[in-house]
Amino acid sequence: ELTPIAAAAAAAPGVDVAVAVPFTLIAPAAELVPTLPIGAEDIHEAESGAHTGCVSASMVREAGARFSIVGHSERRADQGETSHDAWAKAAAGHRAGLSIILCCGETEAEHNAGRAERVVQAQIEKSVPDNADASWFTLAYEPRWAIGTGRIPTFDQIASMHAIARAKLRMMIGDRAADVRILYGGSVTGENAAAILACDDVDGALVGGASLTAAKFVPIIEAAAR
Ligand SMILES: O=C(CO)COP(=O)(O)O
Repeated sequence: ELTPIAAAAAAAPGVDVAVAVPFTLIAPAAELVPTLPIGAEDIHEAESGAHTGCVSASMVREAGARFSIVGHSERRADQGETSHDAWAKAAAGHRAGLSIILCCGETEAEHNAGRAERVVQAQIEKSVPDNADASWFTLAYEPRWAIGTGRIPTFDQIASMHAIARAKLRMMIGDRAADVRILYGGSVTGENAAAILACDDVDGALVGGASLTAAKFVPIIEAAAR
């Protein structure tokens, strides 16, 4: 599936396309499609040391990864990863020369309780160090209840949450916040991508299920190119 995705990416020069894969697929994917940035879905926060079974930023980099996702909601839910851990991983990745996609987003219960705003603000506050000289990461807003469910927030809600995330970033890192790309993630498809990408403060998409086949992913690349 990666070869047609790489071809579509090459045909969309204004769009940054990248694919994160499981650790075991990084090296073969990077070899198969050298023009398409391949990334890791996670990295460990330590550069070295006794951490049996963990994979460091320099290890994925050596395998051919150019970026890593950190703080994904599934890592938070399954591995108990915190916002603080996510930043430790982001910083380790940055030191190793990886680009970073740092995820945040509220659960369904938090959404229903009207707490989405506060939860995301707190996640950003706990992740991004105050006054960090850090516009080198990409933020992904992924409401957990929209991941893999086919349900998405309204476009107004997406724009509003992105504006809130941007404002919080501005409080943490000042004017550098304007340089941080904020991606929306959660049930992005070829059908809804154009409308989501047109929302204010949405700079891209973090695509899960619809990235698994070229037939579903290429229309999203094309929507981003338009
Ligand atoms: O978690 C996601 C991307 O990291 C989103 O997944 P879906 O696009 O399948 O909802």
